[in-house]
Amino acid sequence: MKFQRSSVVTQLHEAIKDLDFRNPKLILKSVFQIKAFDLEQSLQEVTERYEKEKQKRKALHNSLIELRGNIRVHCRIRPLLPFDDAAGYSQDRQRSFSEKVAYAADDETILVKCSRPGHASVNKTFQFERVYNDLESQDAIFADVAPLLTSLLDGYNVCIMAYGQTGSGKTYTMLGPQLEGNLAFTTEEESELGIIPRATQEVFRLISEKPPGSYWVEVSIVEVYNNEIFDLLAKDSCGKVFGIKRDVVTTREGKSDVPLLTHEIWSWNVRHIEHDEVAEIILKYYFCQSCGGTTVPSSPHWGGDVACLQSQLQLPSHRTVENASEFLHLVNKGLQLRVTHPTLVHAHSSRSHLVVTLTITTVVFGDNFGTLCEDEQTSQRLNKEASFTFAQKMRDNKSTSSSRASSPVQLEATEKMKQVKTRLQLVDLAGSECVGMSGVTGAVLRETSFINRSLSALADVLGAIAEQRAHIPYRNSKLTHLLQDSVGGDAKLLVMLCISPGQKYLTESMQSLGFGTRARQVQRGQIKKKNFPVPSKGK
Ligand SMILES: Nc1ncnc2c1ncn2[C@@H]1O[C@H](COP(=O)(O)OP(=O)(O)OP(=O)(O)O)[C@@H](O)[C@H]1O
Repeated sequence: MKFQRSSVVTQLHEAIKDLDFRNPKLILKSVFQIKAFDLEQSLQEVTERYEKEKQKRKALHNSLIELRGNIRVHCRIRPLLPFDDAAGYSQDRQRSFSEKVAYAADDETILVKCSRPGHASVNKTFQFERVYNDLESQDAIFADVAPLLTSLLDGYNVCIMAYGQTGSGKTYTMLGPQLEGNLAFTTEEESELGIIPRATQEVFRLISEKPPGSYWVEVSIVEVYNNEIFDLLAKDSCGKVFGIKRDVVTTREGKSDVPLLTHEIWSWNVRHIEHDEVAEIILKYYFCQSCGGTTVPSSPHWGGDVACLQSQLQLPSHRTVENASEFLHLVNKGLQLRVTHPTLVHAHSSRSHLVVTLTITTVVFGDNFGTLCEDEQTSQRLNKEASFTFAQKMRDNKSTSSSRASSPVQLEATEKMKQVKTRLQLVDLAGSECVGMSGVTGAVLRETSFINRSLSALADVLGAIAEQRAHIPYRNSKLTHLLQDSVGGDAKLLVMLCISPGQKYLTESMQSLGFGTRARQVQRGQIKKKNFPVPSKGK
């Protein structure tokens, strides 16, 4: 900066030397030029300083979010589109329905021009972690989402949820543009792909960078339609997918679970265990049949079948995914079953909430069982359970002398193969809608009422968490019950707020912005990371 200042002064001296003192107009012009140059320099300096401070502030803000367990909220304003071209005016007749009223003031602020009858128009602003203007691409959106996927592989659960009024761009943001008249997504334009296919691709890429021998991914797809949960990957006896109704329950540990849900084992990257590695495991966890349970590493008593143990240690057969298209194919199959109906607002309105879940299992061969668990108590309980199960297996084995020696060795060896599961939930919520505007009747009206009720249940849950109430009403709706673990605290949660920019949707946009503002204030406590066990030497 010092250097820049001195260079300005030097230039000033040079300019003064060259001045033609007989021509006052020229002198004035030169002085102004120098002043303008000086101001430009100062502006540049201030801008650079501002950018640096902004980065620092962002980093601090992110740390604070992590510590408090805040929900991150990003807000995307979609462009005005031909179907926004509506005839009519706002109540005060100041603005045409198709006029744009929502703008990104900067990358953290959205500005909405509000007009009410009898009042002067006012500009309202809302702050979020990130605001995208209508020109920002799918790439830009995903660039800010990608760090969460790194967290996923570091041991955090993650949930990304699109919220907004019907037609505001949730499905576009989460999946990509739909083919005309067909509920399917194309990969022809990779740059147009939404968060779900990109996130999947990124997860596979991140896994491929990890040391081999450790991961596999399961996928499930469900929709919540009229407060019922449907498994969109369930297959009939001919292998054709058909939506089957499932229920959501709370497990003994207080987590939500959908029993019998279909999981596609989508890929695994587990190295086949070599013969000598199996032998090493066997030697390490050797169970001697004749003496009833002593570990004798070098004993030749073991009569089990290495190949059999090897096959037990291998994980389910895999499909390798080269790009997002295969994954989209699977999602598309499920999506064919997702319910949509045309409304006056949106020709392909989704009538259900879509939840795509990727469960990543990390397998580690290790002795350090305790480090797997999130807290000391759970660790001790699991260690106790593990030793009890092993002792029981030894007794069982002793009493059934005819059983093959491989059995307990295999089980014990498998027990030393510990798993850590992390979960990525990608949610495309159905859009809130004003019944008068969408013009729905009959069955579609019923759907709308279910959609609106489940969304207000979601808002109630967030309200209860924000107020730290003793009872959080997760079970008031299947949607909140299903998303309980993500919303309630053990996941890094990002809400992608989608906004239609037109005057026509002002009321709904303000409602969504209010939801996003409240969501940002929710503090859920520091999100826990799942620790990975220390791998055994050589594994
Ligand atoms: N950023 C964008 N750029 C271009 N087109 C967009 C964008 N966002 C949305 N659209 C288009 O706007 C229309 C409505 O978007 P979309 O289907 O994503 O809405 P939605 O919020 O999912 O609606 P619903 O809740 O009714 O299902 C679609 O035709 C979509 O392609």
